[in-house]
This record gives sequence, C-alpha cells and structure tokens, in this order.
Amino acid sequence: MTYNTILTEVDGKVAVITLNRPQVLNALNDELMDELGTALLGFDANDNIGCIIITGSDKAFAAGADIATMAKYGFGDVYRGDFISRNWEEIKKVRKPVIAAVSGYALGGGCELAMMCDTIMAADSAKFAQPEVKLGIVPGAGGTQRLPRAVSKAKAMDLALTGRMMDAAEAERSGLVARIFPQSDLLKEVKAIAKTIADMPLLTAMMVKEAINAAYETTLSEGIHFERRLFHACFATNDQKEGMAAFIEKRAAKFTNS
Ligand SMILES: CCCCCCCCCCCCC[C@H](O)CC(=O)SCCNC(=O)CCNC(=O)[C@H](O)C(C)(C)COP(=O)(O)OP(=O)(O)OC[C@H]1O[C@@H](n2cnc3c(N)ncnc32)[C@H](O)[C@@H]1OP(=O)(O)O
Repeated sequence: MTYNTILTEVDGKVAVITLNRPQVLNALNDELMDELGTALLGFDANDNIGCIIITGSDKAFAAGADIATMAKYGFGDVYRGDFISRNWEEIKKVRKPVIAAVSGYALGGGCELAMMCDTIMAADSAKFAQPEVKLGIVPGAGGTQRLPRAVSKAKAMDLALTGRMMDAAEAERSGLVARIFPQSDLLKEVKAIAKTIADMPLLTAMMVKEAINAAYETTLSEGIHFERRLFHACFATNDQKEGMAAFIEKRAAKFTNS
C-alpha cells in the first residue's frame, strides 16, 4: 500500500513505519494519523509480523501536532471534529509489540505518540518535551496522563509547565526511555531488538504486552488477578510445552505460536 505521509518496510518478521513529513519535522496532521493507524492495523493482522517499529528522521521523530493546521481551528472545529480522539486510539488496538525508535525531536504530540508505543528506544540525539503550554494549550494526546506515569509527577510538572526539552540521557534516567544508542546505530539496534521479540512465541508476547499495559488501567490486586489468569492460560499453549521441553533438553525452542 502507498501512503502520502509515512513509509513502510518489512524486514523479516519486523515491520518498520517511518513518519515522512520531513519538510515540517514530521509534524503530525490528521492524514498522517489516519495513515499510521491503517498501517499499524494492517501489520497487526499480518501473521508474518511479530513486532512493529515506528520511527522518524535523524532530526525528528515528530515535532508535535501541525501548528499551522491547528492555528486555523476554533473550539467548534476541534470539538465537533473530535480531533485526536477520532484517530489516535488505533494504536491502542494493536496487540503485537510496538517500539518507538526516537531520533531528534519528539515534542508535544511526538512525545505523546512515542508514549503510546509499548517501549521507547532513543538515539543519543533524542530530545523529548511537552511544550504545548507555550502555545496556549495543554497536551491533548495523553501527555498529562502518560508522562507522570512514566517519569514521576515532579518531572512531568517541570516539563509540561516550563515546556523545556529533556535530552536522551535525562529521559533514560527518568524512565521514559528503555535504552539509548548512537544515532547512527539506532535503527539497526532497534531492528535487532524487534527481531528478538518477533522470535518469541507470539501469543505469549501478546499476553506480556496486554498484562503490562493493564497495569496502567487497573488496581494492583486486579492487575495481579489478570496476570495470574494469563499465566494459567499459558499452560494451555503448545509454546509453553515446547519452551520448557527445549530448556530441559538443552536445545533451541521451535515455537509454533499456538
Ligand atoms: C487539534 C487539531 C489537530 C490536527 C491534527 C490532529 C492529529 C495529530 C495531532 C495530535 C496531537 C495534538 C496534541 C498535542 O499535545 C499538541 C501539540 O503537539 S502542539 C505542538 C508541539 N510542538 C512544538 O511546539 C514544537 C514546534 N517546533 C519547534 O519548536 C521547532 O521547529 C524545533 C522543533 C525546535 C526545531 O527548530 P529548528 O531546527 O529551528 O527548525 P524550524 O523551526 O525552522 O522547523 C523546520 C520547519 O518545520 C516546521 N515545523 C516544525 N515544527 C512544526 C510543527 N509542530 N507544526 C508545523 N510545522 C512545524 C517549521 O515551521 C519549519 O517550516 P518552514 O518554516 O521551513 O516552512
């Protein structure tokens, strides 16, 4: 499928979606979010794909929502058009692991998009911010809710009230980013991580993702209960039998995703 604002690539069992509005540092507009959702759900439905990467350019993962677009809108436009809610939730429907590979700017909606992914791997050039306050708006795509859960209330307040940028090292120290790589190695390294994940039993990897994401949505005891039932369910899979037999027989497992 061809798109106007993204590029897609398949590398073995790994799908790569590259945001592609370089002239505006990958600023996010409605067309891009529609196309991103279509690509994500397409790869999620593809049995040959085990892990999905979203990335941008060296200079920008995404410099936020398209300000030139937003500047034209009033309350009626965004409220009646249900902007953001209309097409941002697609990524939450994706059941396979999604990795954000961030180089350069991840600002505003760019940081929010990265936080909607299951994990964030960053280049040493990465810079994260929620600078919306400087534009007279609050973050509108989950930044005020996901950032404090990722880095603490104190750090989230600092970032969202000052609009300052946080570099990759601070982002990793704060827990927003899982790992940092030299910019020139980012995509190679993240593809290797994604291949490792895609080589895991798919049903189990999907259950791991679902269980961890549930922690953001429920109480500890409910989350433990949910995890326990998934743990019990694993014992109905061939992959649990194969995984444990392979360990005992000291050989590589041959998972069948069943
Ligand atoms: C409600 C309706 C939304 C419509 C779309 C709905 C779906 C997607 C949006 C969902 C998210 C909304 C909620 C979110 O919380 C809100 C935001 O994200 S607000 C925006 C936050 N981002 C910023 O404030 C960053 C703005 N950019 C900068 O500060 C600087 O560009 C930079 C990143 C520090 C880089 O500076 P420089 O290196 O000097 O480069 P330039 O500034 O010259 O930029 C080059 C070129 O790119 C254009 N550009 C950069 N950022 C944006 C942007 N966010 N929107 C539009 N265009 C952008 C810049 O204008 C230059 O273009 P040129 O002048 O060369 O034509």
